[in-house]
Amino acid sequence: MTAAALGDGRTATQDLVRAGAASTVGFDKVSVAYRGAVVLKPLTLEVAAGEILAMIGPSGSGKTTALRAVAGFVRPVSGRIRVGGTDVTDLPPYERGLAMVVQNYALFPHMRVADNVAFGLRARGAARTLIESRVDDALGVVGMRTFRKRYPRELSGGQQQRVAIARALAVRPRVLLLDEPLSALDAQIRRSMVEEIARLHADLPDLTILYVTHDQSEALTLADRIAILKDGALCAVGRTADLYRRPPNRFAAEFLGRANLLPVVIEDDRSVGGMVAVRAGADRLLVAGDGAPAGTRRLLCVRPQHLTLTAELGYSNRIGGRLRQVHWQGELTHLVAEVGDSLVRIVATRLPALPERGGAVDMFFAPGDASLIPEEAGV
Ligand SMILES: Nc1ncnc2c1ncn2[C@@H]1O[C@H](COP(=O)(O)OP(=O)(O)OP(=O)(O)O)[C@@H](O)[C@H]1O
Repeated sequence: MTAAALGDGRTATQDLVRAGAASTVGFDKVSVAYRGAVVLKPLTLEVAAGEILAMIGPSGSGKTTALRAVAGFVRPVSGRIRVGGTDVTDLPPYERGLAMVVQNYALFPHMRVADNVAFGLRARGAARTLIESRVDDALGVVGMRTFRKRYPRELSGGQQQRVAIARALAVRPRVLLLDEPLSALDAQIRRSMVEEIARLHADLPDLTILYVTHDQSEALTLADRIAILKDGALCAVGRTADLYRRPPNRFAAEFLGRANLLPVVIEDDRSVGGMVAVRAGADRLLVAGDGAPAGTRRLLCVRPQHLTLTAELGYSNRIGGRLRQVHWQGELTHLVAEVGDSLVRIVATRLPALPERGGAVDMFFAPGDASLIPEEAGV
């Protein structure tokens, strides 16, 4: 989808970058209610200029509502929304400098691709030559120049969604709002579109993108930062890798990837290089401390793929268990072990030999691959 990859040179892309000055988006205690029922509790969140922030969360958690509040399609009952430092709460959608792409393309079926992309510019009364060059640029960025004369029904789902993105880019938005843009596509096309959106972001580094999805792998692949919503409230926010490696609470740990959560007690809170000693049953482990004193109960969070069955260099923590399940799947082996009252999942890429079910098993992990989270459920 890059302009360069299409042999278009870099002009179209660079032009789009120049056009849209990077904009921040700020939610300042934004709350939304429908008929008196609060569906978005006061949300405070800053989206940096040029970043992709993914909003994820279960169905009904308020993701779309938050996006619609930024777009101006729903009015908050309280709080303010800023775009590029300007308070836009009282502005109509078309004056906010944003564009939105939703899951079902929403292309006009009776218009050719080029007319669909030109639509927003025509509505704004842009001059014909400007419209032509903008349409050409936007179609170039999504790799759809050669399809300009087609009708939407003559395009695949993925192509239609590229046109929808081109239409959004043609108005040179300061911020692009994407609401489940890929969820109507089948799995294979979705994967290639995720790569294309990543490339689009690399081509347009000044474009701020708010990306709503319920698909955590899309969020992990694309987002600079992730915000997790639960029951209309922000449950966690952070840089993608940090949130994955050190989820702040149980919900974040379980929603973003699979996590093993083992009850432990902090045994020695004297930190050595940021590490403290915890006890999990009979095993003593070193993990990154969270400032809690000795005697505090915590959940140890370690991802299945961070556990190995062989003591490798750096994998200095060992937990003993009993193997309950072994599922060999070619490149990966999925194993489940019983540790005290908990079940621990392991995803192994290399195994010297397939272990026997029912046997004792030692699992190893690096101290830096585990984190401590509070014991209570949810936020
Ligand atoms: N127009 C509306 N009128 C009344 N209630 C609404 C309206 N739109 C959404 N809601 C309710 O607000 C809550 C949040 O909905 P929202 O669409 O923001 O959730 P979501 O996290 O985007 O969910 P999904 O992943 O299913 O799209 C839900 O309980 C939903 O039923």
